[in-house]
Amino acid sequence: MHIRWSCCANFTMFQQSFKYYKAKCKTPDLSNVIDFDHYDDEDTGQPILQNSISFERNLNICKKNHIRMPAGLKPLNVWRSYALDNHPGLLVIRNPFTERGQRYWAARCLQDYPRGPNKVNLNERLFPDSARSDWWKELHQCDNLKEMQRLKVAMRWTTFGYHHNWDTKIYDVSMHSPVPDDLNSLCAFFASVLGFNNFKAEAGIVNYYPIGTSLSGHTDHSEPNHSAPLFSFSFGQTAIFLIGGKTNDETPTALYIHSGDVLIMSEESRLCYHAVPRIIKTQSSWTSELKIKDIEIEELEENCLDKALLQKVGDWNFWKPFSWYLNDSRININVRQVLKPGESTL
Ligand SMILES: O=C(O)CCC(=O)C(=O)O
Ligand SMILES: [Fe+2]
Repeated sequence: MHIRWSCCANFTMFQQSFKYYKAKCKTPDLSNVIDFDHYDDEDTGQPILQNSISFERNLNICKKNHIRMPAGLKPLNVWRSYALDNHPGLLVIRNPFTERGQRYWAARCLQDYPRGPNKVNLNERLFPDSARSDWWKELHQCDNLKEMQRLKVAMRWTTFGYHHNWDTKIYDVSMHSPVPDDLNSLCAFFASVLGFNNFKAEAGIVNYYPIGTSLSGHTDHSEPNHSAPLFSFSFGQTAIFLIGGKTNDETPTALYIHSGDVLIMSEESRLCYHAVPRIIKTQSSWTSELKIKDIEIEELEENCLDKALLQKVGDWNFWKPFSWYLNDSRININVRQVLKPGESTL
């Protein structure tokens, strides 16, 4: 006991939690991880207490029934959003996407976003230019299973908008590619529904997490604008997400982030420590054919979505490779505003 304690003493409270949930040798006890789904049916208007963490079901957004919904999202009156009392500004909307919507965004993250001029993490010494400029295509042209697996798990991030420089942690005006129109409009929709009226999607990171990978504790402070919220969309397998305080001395709260969940870090929580210590396989990824008449897609407000892709993701033959990827991976799209209001360049 003494030995264990003295070894932990070198780690901050945040790091201790991170190591606990990340542990590979022994599956951690997950009973303290907040699961918003436990309270699916409860709508008492009272704070909910789970493992001494209090959170509230936030009903404000459900009142705006008149808003026309973009394709791929469920109607506002069925959305459930949660706020944690001990982490002001942190909001979770529990999967507001339709299955087709989830498939659409996962497919965009796999086949389209990791292509030039967007940047990817794949190292030029380890991967050919063809993989660095179109990873998904290269992956499916691979005829060697071992090489295919190496390429699959090597993809960890792609960036667009102002590219995040992971070494200097400074955005550089010369490193910029367009933010995809569909993602821009998705963020604009969430921002307007939540009342963040002037939000601009200016930098995006898509994080790819094959099971067994993690993201260690950090704060996202590189953006000159710290007052705009950060939007985070997750698809595929479930993450344990840790949200801590402004310093890593505070013990973080652990939450499950499931496929389709939208997490918003605003106000006080915008600059708080957070991490993803573990990905847990919780779902077999949507193996069916999606039955929706073409006409229904025509009728939906598209909000810059690629209509052909929205259509195709319902087709099993097209969707199969994406399902194969998501079967043991999670994808997270992380979108920030970089510039302060009124500024037009860095
Ligand atoms: O994967 C996540 O949920 C978080 C990603 C993140 O924190 C980041 O990209 O800065
Ligand atoms: Fe982050």
